[in-house]
Amino acid sequence: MTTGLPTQISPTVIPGSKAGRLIVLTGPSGVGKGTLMQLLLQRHPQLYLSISVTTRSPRPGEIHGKHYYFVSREEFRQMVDRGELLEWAEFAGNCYGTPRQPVAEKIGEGKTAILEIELEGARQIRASFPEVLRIFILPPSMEELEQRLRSRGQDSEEAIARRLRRAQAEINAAGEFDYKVINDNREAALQEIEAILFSS
Ligand SMILES: Nc1nc2c(ncn2[C@@H]2O[C@H](COP(=O)(O)OP(=O)(O)O)[C@@H](O)[C@H]2O)c(=O)[nH]1
Ligand SMILES: Nc1ncnc2c1ncn2[C@@H]1O[C@H](COP(=O)(O)OP(=O)(O)O)[C@@H](O)[C@H]1O
Repeated sequence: MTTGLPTQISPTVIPGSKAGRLIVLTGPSGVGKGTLMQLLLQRHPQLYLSISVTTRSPRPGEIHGKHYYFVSREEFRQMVDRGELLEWAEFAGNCYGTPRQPVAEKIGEGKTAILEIELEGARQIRASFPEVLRIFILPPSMEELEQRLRSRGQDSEEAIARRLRRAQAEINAAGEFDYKVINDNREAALQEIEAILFSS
């Protein structure tokens, strides 16, 4: 597993107490991260959810520039080489990375920026930005996780298998995070996330 070189968020971007907050949300594929983030942003449009760059192909309904920036491996490599990514990692055969500039701008404006990223990226962010608040989303069970991945109906059997193989390692790392939220009931999980964001 190759991972990106962590790059500092420019210190000029985070001026003292006016700075915004950086939140990382991690959890195994299929646990419900995207679902919960969509609901959270509907309720709290002032939050900024980072749009990642990926070499993965778009799923049906996914829009370039909205869900992801879909790029070739060569374009992705060039972004890494130019230091344009705050973090990046390979996951299930594709590359994923966080564009640094938009996050730096939002935090510089005093806003809360949320990165929905996998475990290796979360570790890189923690190394370069110790103030980050990190939330891990857990499934009620591995059986439920597999059920959700299958019911989503957007991944090949091979992709599902790769994601499930990685899921246990990610779940084993949940203790590294500041908060753990079990996504059993969507509304309950959302209220836990809201409590973490708005009362911590
Ligand atoms: N490190 C890193 N991981 C990302 C980024 N964007 C998405 N991911 C993670 O990559 C994994 C795969 O994402 P995706 O292909 O959308 O599949 P899904 O999680 O099954 O919906 C998930 O764990 C995402 O959280 C990113 O910019 N950086
Ligand atoms: N609390 C929940 N209970 C049952 N199904 C859920 C729940 N949260 C999400 N799902 C479903 O699980 C599937 C995976 O959710 P998704 O948000 O795509 O996960 P992730 O972004 O973590 O990969 C989707 O079909 C979604 O509707």
